[in-house]
Formats: sequence, C-alpha cells, structure tokens
Amino acid sequence: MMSDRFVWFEGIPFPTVGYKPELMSEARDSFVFKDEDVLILTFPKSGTNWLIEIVCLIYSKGDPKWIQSVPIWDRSPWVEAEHGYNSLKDKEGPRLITSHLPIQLIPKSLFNSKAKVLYLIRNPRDSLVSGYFFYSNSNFTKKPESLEQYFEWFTQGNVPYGSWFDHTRGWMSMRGKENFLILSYEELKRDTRNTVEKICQFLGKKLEPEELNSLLKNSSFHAMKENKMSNFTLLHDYSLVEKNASLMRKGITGDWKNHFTVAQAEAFDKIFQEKMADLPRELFPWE
Ligand SMILES: Nc1ncnc2c1ncn2[C@@H]1O[C@H](COP(=O)(O)O)[C@@H](OP(=O)(O)O)[C@H]1O
Ligand SMILES: CCc1ccc(OS(=O)(=O)O)cc1
Repeated sequence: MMSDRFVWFEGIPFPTVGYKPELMSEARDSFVFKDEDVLILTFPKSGTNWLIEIVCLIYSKGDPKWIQSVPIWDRSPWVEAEHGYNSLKDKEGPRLITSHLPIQLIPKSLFNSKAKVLYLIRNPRDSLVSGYFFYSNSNFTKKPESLEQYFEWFTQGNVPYGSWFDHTRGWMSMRGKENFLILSYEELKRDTRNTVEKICQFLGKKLEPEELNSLLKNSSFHAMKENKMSNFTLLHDYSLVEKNASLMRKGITGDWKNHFTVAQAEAFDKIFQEKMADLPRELFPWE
C-alpha cells in the first residue's frame, strides 16, 4: 500500500488510510461528548501516545495489565478516524478519547460538556523531526522524500492535520477554562512525576505511592518501546508502518538541533515569531 497524497476535509490534509470526509463531518455534527469523558488532544507527534499510556495507567491504578493486553488505539480511540469513531460512538460509561483535530473540526458537543481536556503541546521543531521520520517509514499518508521537503510542508501546513501554528492558536483560545489542562512534552520529560500528579489532580484521581511508581515504570520510553500494544509494531501486519519502524524513535527534547541546518533554524524562528507573536511566550516553555 502506498500513499502519495492526503485526504482533504475543510481545507485540512489528513492521512489517506482510516480517514473519510463524510465520517469526519458526521463526527463534528453528531458525536456526543459526555461530562465524564476525558479527551487527550494534541497536534500529531507531540507525545500523544505517551500521554494515553499515562492516563490509562492512572485509570488502572498503575496496573499494567490493560496497557499490555489492549492496543493503544482501542483504549483511547481517535474520534476522527473511522475505527475510533465507530468504537466510541455507542460506548457506555466514562470514555478515554484521543484527537488531533483542530478546534473548528472537533465534535461541537465538546463545548456544551464538562468533559475534561488534556491538551499536550511540544516544541514544533521536535514534532516536525518526529513526523518526518515517522511518515517516511509509514504507508498511510503522504511520504516525504527529504527533511528539506518535509520542513517546507510543515511550515506551510501541508502535513497531517494541517498547520501547527493554526492548530495551536485555535486550541490556546481555550486556556483558562476549568476543564482544559495545558501540558507540554518538555515538562513531562523534565519532571514526569510532578506532571503525572498534576494530571491526577485534574482528573480527580488519587494514586498510592506504589501505584504511581508502577505507572512511571510502565510508561517509560523503554517500557513503551517494548510494549507491542503501544509501540505501533502491530501496524506492521497491515503494512502501515515499515518493519524497521516504531513509534518509539528517540523520546527526547531538542533533537531538532541534530537535524536542522542553521538556515532552517533561523527560518523556523522567524515563522514562529511571525505567527505566534501575539500569544504570551510563557505558553511555549521551549521558546
Ligand atoms: N514514554 C515516552 N517517553 C518519551 N517520549 C515518548 C514516549 N512515548 C512516545 N514518545 C515520543 O513521542 C513521539 C510520538 O508522538 P505521538 O505519540 O504524538 O505520535 C515520538 O518522538 P520522537 O520521534 O521524537 O522520538 C516518541 O518517541
Ligand atoms: C493508521 C495508522 C495511523 C494513522 C494516523 C495516525 O496519525 S498521526 O501519525 O498521529 O498523524 C497514526 C497512525
């Protein structure tokens, strides 16, 4: 299976496998968020699956049985993808839901619900590099031929889910709402324990010290790399991800410095400043 294009919906590019405009339209207009739902929201390649693993382990009180037996996309399905939407729409009880959608495409019912939203951001330079390697080794979306090419696509918004800048600006308009917690990959890396405690508090969950220790052990980069329910190697069977590729590439902050040229770094700074200048700098801990 090869893919040399995107699926387009409302002017935004999406991966070609698993995404249908009719379904995304139905999800936006008809999917009903419930007050007890938890939504994990990110721009792609920001640490989405790490946060899912952490939230699953909060719900299982650190017990790894669930994360080791159920694929990650069934534990917290992507509401905009065909598989996720179908499994979520009739699901009973409190649901964990994932989305990469920009704010204008999220199911509208979110704004009338008390569903809790965990919004995770990451230095877009690192999301860019992460996306370049991941999509180069994938067969479900347009494949970049070089980092140089992908850099152009990313800065122009021609990557899955569109422009990082528009996406982030859109969701940042929710800051200050009591059901909206902003997290960063950088703080999660720097101080995982405290950040997990902050997430627990927001979700109204309390973990015993040994439960928290187990959560930290089982959601580490190393543990997730070994967990076939979480590392995307199950997608090898469908030829969606190349045999040598895993979701778990490096798991560090600042890898962009190993890949950007000086000219690219300067160009990115300029674009970031132009596009995000009016937002408070404190929102972006890597800047
Ligand atoms: N437990 C963990 N600790 C640190 N980084 C993790 C992680 N689990 C996943 N990641 C990183 O999150 C990125 C994938 O993000 P997403 O889940 O949104 O697709 C990858 O970044 P890199 O490609 O920079 O290594 C991956 O390595
Ligand atoms: C089908 C596998 C798949 C599809 C889309 C994904 O989203 S993204 O990489 O985060 O844009 C991931 C896996």
